[in-house]
Amino acid sequence: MSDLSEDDAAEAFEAARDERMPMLLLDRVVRRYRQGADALEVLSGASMALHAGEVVALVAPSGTGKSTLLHVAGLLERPDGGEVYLDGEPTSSLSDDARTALRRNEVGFVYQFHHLLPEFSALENVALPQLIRGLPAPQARERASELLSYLGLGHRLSHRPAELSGGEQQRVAIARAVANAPRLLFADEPTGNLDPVTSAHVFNTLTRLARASGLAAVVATHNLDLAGTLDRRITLRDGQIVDL
Ligand SMILES: Nc1ncnc2c1ncn2[C@@H]1O[C@H](COP(=O)(O)OP(=O)(O)OP(=O)(O)O)[C@@H](O)[C@H]1O
Repeated sequence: MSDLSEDDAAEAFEAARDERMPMLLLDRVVRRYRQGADALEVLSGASMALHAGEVVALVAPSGTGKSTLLHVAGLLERPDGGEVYLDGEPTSSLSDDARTALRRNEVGFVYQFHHLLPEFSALENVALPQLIRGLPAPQARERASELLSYLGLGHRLSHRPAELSGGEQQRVAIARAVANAPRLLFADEPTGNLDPVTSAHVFNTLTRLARASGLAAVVATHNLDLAGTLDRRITLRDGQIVDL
């Protein structure tokens, strides 16, 4: 007879189940945009699984739906069909408020343009999402300082966005995206505005941070060399996700 009690066995079963369960699962997701009488179907049954710790490149031609996919996966947009599961839980039936709370706590976004607040310093920009979440100011500032130092910006804490280079601005935006310790990170052409050398530096910084944090990330990029450094590459073909 086993020494395992029923409770232990149930716990072990749950742990094993969680280990296999993707953090994010897209199941036959459909997304259409309506334009007058016409409907443009951008995602037509897109499916993918993303596990904790995976950093995936999304490489696809312009206009094929990369941003749309990241917005649906990141709970910014609702799909018109299919389901987005987070930790095995369906998200489509959640209220807008519940989705916003989930997104604020679990998801970080980085865009091609940094979208930093111009009147705030680098430190304040990174502290802000934590303050909004209710963290006391000294702790928020301390984490912001640690993150920025980790990203090589310890000497730029009090600079405003206009006083930073393009690569520095993007690194601040990356720090801000992970300030609340999200479990999912979506980056939409995060190096699209940068020169090749800065681009590689920012991209590598982003992936190093993602790996160190153990979060799962999808990075949309047109740069095949940079995409080649990630764990996996996916693309969009006829509205579906396929491995590259
Ligand atoms: N809000 C919208 N209303 C109508 N059509 C839209 C909307 N958003 C996107 N589209 C269309 O959906 C298609 C996919 O757009 P999306 O921005 O997802 O592509 P993308 O692959 O990210 O492109 P890029 O690489 O140029 O940024 C495009 O044809 C676009 O014109």
